Amino acid sequence: SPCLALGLYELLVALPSQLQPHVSCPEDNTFLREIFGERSLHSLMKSLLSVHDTVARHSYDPELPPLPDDIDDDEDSVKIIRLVKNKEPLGATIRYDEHTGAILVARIMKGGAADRSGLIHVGDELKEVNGIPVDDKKPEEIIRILAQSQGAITFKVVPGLKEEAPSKEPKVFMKALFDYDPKEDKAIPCKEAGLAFKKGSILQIMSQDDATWWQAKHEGEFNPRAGLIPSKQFQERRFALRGPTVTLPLQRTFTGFRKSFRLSRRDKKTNKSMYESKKSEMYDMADVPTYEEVTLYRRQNGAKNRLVVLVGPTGVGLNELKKKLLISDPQHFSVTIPHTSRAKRNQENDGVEYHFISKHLFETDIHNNKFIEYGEYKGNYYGTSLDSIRSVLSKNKVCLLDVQPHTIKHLRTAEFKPIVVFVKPPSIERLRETRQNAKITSGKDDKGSAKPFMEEDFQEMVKTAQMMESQYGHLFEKIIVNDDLSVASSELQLVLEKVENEPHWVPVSWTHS
Ligand SMILES: Nc1ncnc2c1ncn2[C@@H]1O[C@H](COP(=O)(O)OP(=O)(O)OP(=O)(O)O)[C@@H](O)[C@H]1O
Repeated sequence: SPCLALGLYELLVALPSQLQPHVSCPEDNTFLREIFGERSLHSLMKSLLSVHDTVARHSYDPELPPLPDDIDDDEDSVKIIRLVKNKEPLGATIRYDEHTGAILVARIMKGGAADRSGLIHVGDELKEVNGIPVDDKKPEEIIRILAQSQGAITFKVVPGLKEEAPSKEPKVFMKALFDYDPKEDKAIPCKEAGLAFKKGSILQIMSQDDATWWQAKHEGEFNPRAGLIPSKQFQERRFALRGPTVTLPLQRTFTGFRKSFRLSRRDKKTNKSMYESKKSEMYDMADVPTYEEVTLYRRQNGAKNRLVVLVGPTGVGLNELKKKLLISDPQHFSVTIPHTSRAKRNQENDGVEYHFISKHLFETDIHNNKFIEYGEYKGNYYGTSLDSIRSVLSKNKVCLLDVQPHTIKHLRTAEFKPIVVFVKPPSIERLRETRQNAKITSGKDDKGSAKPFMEEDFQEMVKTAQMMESQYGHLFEKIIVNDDLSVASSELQLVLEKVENEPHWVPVSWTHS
């Protein structure tokens, strides 16, 4: 306390006279006298103690000047604010309001001096700066006054009506589509200010004022200070410079239709895929995975179900998982009925196993983009139409669809709002153990070609899964490892229940129709 400090000082001053003559050695006595009598020690002590007092009295806080006595009644909402400005800019912008002629605070930079003070808000009307009225000044002149001021600046403001103005700014959330570690980033101006995140993280974007470095924080995390992240444009540019990381041979391993087409995938002799997707599987460089603006979406009762898209390497067990769901609740889950141009067999019914259509009509439908996927096998077309998905959804059922991963982007529309689940194989060791009785099964159209998995099938499955994940991983909402089938199946069921009942982050474009 100040009193204590004063007391200490007095004690020090009095010390030399207190030294007792009976101190045995006279030299020591003289020495101590000199030390305590030293003027510089006194002044040092005095200033030290005065600093102590200042701190104790909190007198380093900005002090409000006394309010003028001549305030009108209608001026009682005026606020006098004193900020101490050093070299750092104030972190606020002003604008001239054309209607009222007022000078208003237009923007407060996140974490800047004005923001940290908590005293100035967007929408406040600026009346005076350092006692100079601003009503007759242009914003440029005011900025000049501010730039020239150092130390304490006094503002007279009329607080804006909407005190909560900043929170009224639309909140922007982005889903990160890549992993980011500022420590590894050579370009970031300050690594300590960076914000690390993982693919799939939801980030609240606090500022996009800078074209290169945005300010963001993790959604739902209480942390008032935003961190720097690369802006979308900057990340896209960097990604483009890095060049395509995707190797084309990978595409071959993706080919072949899944059994939703009731086709086998491999030629027994050559072990090559027998069908090539007709849609381009080229990696689309426009889809650089950076950020995607998202918003919380909760399916309303009675609204259409979201499309469930399953992807995974062939043989991983998509069919098996679909079957389990269909059996568990046939009223709730359903699958699409594919189209084919092949002739109907006796025991088949149109619209049950397939929609049977002519080759000509099939080609017309291809031309009109009616198929989300299609292919040719032994001179016949097979395909899944968009309408077959719509038909399931219109019955208020959950549509389970397995597609090749390059198809996902065509399904990501407000209409389907797909939830994309990647089914991943377990380790090779676990594949060997769990798939001992499994067969690379084939459909009715390719009679009796089921064969046990070979070591190379496992290897290819694992390799393909890795490539799918690295190329399309940013589109997967959920990854399920199909080790034990019933575990994987209940996990999938749980995910789908959550999608139906809980809010999820979806692209903003899906929510405004
Ligand atoms: N978790 C599992 N444990 C053991 N066997 C499994 C498991 N999952 C699937 N299988 C078996 O593996 C084989 C292939 O499964 P399934 O036909 O479901 O794969 P798929 O992903 O649909 O393949 P396709 O590419 O043919 O569509 C089947 O014999 C199936 O019973």
